[in-house]
Amino acid sequence: MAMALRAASRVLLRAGSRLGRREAVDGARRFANKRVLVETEGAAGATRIAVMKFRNPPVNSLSLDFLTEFVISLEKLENDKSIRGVILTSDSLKRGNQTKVAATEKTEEKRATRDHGGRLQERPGIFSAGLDLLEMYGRNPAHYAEYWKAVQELWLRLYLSSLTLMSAINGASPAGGCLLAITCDYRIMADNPKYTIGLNESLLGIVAPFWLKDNYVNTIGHRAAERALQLGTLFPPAEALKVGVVDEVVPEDQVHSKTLSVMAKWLAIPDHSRQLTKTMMRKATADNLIKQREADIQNFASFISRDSIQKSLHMYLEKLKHKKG
Ligand SMILES: CCCCC/C=C\C/C=C\C=C\CC(=O)SCCNC(=O)CCNC(=O)[C@H](O)C(C)(C)COP(=O)(O)OP(=O)(O)OC[C@H]1O[C@@H](n2cnc3c(N)ncnc32)[C@H](O)[C@@H]1OP(=O)(O)O
Repeated sequence: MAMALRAASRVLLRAGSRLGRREAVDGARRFANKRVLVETEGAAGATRIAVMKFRNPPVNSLSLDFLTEFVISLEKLENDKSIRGVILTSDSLKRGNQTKVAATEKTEEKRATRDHGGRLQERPGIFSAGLDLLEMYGRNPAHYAEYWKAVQELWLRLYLSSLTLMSAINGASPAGGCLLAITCDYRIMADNPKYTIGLNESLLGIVAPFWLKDNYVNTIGHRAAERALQLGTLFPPAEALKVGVVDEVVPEDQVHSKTLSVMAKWLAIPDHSRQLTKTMMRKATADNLIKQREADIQNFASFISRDSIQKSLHMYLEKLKHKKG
């Protein structure tokens, strides 16, 4: 009887919610959009935490679709009163048998790495490659405006989230990838010198928006941010720790377990006092964007539409396409 009930409940859960698939797996629960997988841990009725795994092949770039799904998933977690903490991480794993499809093939599907069965795969070792360059190149101003609004929305939701947010940085994390991390309350990075993190916009010939700059200043201090932003520095783990972009560096296979144990410490603090403190620390920075959101959108759309900026992006994309290794 119990088995039949369990089977029936699995069938019902798998029938899907409005937002995506929902499954029951060994006491843990999960729901998934196409590009974000959310797994919750902990018993029903008790405090639970959620792990949001990015899976937007090939490099977890923040495309418009990804941003939309991310915000929907986050909102769902914010509305679930049993969830108090969320871990952001990449679903990208080291997998064997991958073949990189020829760079001459243009569509998003073809750009991705695939396994021998032809299924799309994440490239390994990438937390997020940041904003999707293809959303900012060769499109029209209306698209740029729509895209930027979605970028702002994600940042505001994360930066002001009442949840305890932690990032388990298991791969490269340039620009918008770093944005995701620095909105969190705590960052733990894998100790792999191939992974770097930072705001490298200046290397692409673009400029980080003021609110992201403010977030960076709040994280690493004014002088360090001034230098790192101008140089577009991407810090390997040890340097990221030294400058304060991340709070801890641990062996790669311990990133998840360490993040869980730090989360447990944070969740021991009463929510109301921690949340009020967080708001006190962050509200002014967020309000600065909220009061000039529309102007910031127009600024972005006209900046990114400039011929000189489009040319810089084109050159950067070509460089990426033709890079070795
Ligand atoms: C004055 C007014 C100011 C107002 C504000 C104005 C402007 C602000 C504007 C923008 C702010 C932007 C912030 C950003 O986030 S910009 C994005 C920055 N990201 C990067 O620089 C990362 C670039 N990527 C990499 O370094 C590597 O790809 C990476 C280390 C992530 C992975 O390396 P790997 O060798 O594994 O993989 P690749 O072969 O390089 O890449 C695979 C495939 O993916 C494409 N790609 C990579 N990154 C992106 C991306 N961010 N968006 C879209 N596509 C990406 C890459 O081109 C490859 O494609 P293909 O060759 O297979 O076709």
